[in-house]
Amino acid sequence: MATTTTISQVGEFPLISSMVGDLTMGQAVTLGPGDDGAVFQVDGSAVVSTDVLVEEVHFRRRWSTATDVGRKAVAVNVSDIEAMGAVPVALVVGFSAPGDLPASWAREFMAGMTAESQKAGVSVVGGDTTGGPVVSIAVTVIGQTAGMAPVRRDGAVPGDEVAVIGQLGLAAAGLALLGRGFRSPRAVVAAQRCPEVPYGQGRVAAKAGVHAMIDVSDGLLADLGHIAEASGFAMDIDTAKLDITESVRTVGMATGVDPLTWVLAGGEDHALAATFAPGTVPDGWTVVGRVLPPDEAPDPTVLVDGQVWQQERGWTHFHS
Ligand SMILES: Nc1ncnc2c1ncn2[C@@H]1O[C@H](COP(=O)(O)OP(=O)(O)O)[C@@H](O)[C@H]1O
Ligand SMILES: Cc1ncc(C[n+]2csc(CCOP(=O)(O)OP(=O)(O)O)c2C)c(N)n1
Ligand SMILES: [Mg+2]
Repeated sequence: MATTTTISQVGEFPLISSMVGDLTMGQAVTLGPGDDGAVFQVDGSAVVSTDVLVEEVHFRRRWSTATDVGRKAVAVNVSDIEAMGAVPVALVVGFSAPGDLPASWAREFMAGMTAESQKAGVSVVGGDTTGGPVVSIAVTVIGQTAGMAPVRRDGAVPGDEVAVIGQLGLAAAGLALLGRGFRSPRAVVAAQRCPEVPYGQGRVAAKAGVHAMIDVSDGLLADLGHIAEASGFAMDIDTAKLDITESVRTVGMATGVDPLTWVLAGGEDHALAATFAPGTVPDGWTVVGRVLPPDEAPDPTVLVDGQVWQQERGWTHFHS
C-alpha cells in the first residue's frame, strides 16, 4: 500500500526548507527567509494588512487543492493593499497544520502562494510554521504608498459615482455549488477556490483621484456600507447597472436562488468598489450607483434601487 509522507514525518526544519526552497525575491528585498527577520525597502509609507484563512471556515481541503488555498491566501491579502491604492511589496505567512497533513500539501500550498505572488508583484519574505488542530493560514502583507496618499474609506461625498471593477457573485455561487456537491460551471467554482483580484486597479483608481475605496470580501452591500458609514453619507445602488455573469445566472436557475443576492451580498470575490467625482471613473470600471446628499437619505446606509434592502448584506463571522 502506498504511504503518504506527512509533515510530522518530515519534521519542522526540513519542512520549512522544502516550503521556502523555490521562493524568489523581488528587487526591494535584501534579506528573505532564513534569518530572524526579513529586510526590504519600501517607497514612502508602509501599508500593512492581515487576513486569516481557517480550514472549514474559509476553505475545505476536499473542495480546494493546496495550490488553490495558497493562491487564495495571497489574493485576499493583496486585495486589501489594492484597496488602499498602494503597491504590494512583501508578505509573511503563518502556517499551522496537523501532523498528519501530507507534506506534498504544504509544498503545493507554497507553490500556489508563489504563483499568485508573482501575478500580484509581491515577494513571500518569511513566515512561521507550527502544529495545530486544522490548517490555519495567517498572511500579513506590506505595501508601499510610493508617492501617493493612501486611499481611505471615509472620503466619499454626495454626488460621487459608485463604481466597481472585478467579479461579483461568482465566489458565492461557487460556494453554493460546492456545498451541493457540484464542480461546474468551472468559472464560479474556480472563483470560490481563488478570486480573480483586479491587480493594479487600486493604483489606477488612486491615480484617477478616487475618493474612497474598499475590496469586496464580505459582500458588495456590506463593504460599501463601511464606506457609507465612514464617510457619513448614504449611497444608492442601481441594480440595472450590475453585470450578472452568465455562469452566475445559470447557477441561480439550477439552485433556485436569485443571482442578484450573490452579486449584492456574496463575499470573497475581492472586486474593488470605490467612489469617484463624476466623470473621473477610470476605464474598465462600471458605475453602479451614486452617493446621496443627506437631504435625500439622512442615514449613512446603502440603498438598493432607492429602497432599504431587507435581505442579507454580506458575510459575518460568528453568526449562528
Ligand atoms: N483582532 C483585531 N485586532 C486589531 N484590529 C483588528 C482586528 N480584527 C480586525 N481589525 C481591524 O478592523 C478593521 C476591519 O477588519 P476587516 O473587516 O477584517 O477588514 P478587511 O475586510 O479589510 O479584511 C481593519 O482595519 C482591521 O485591521
Ligand atoms: C467552507 C467554507 N464555508 C464558508 C465560506 C464562505 N466564507 C467564509 S469567510 C467569508 C467572507 C470573507 O472572509 P473574512 O474572514 O470576513 O475576510 P475579510 O473581510 O476579513 O477580508 C465567506 C463568504 C467559505 N469560503 N468556505
Ligand atoms: Mg480582514
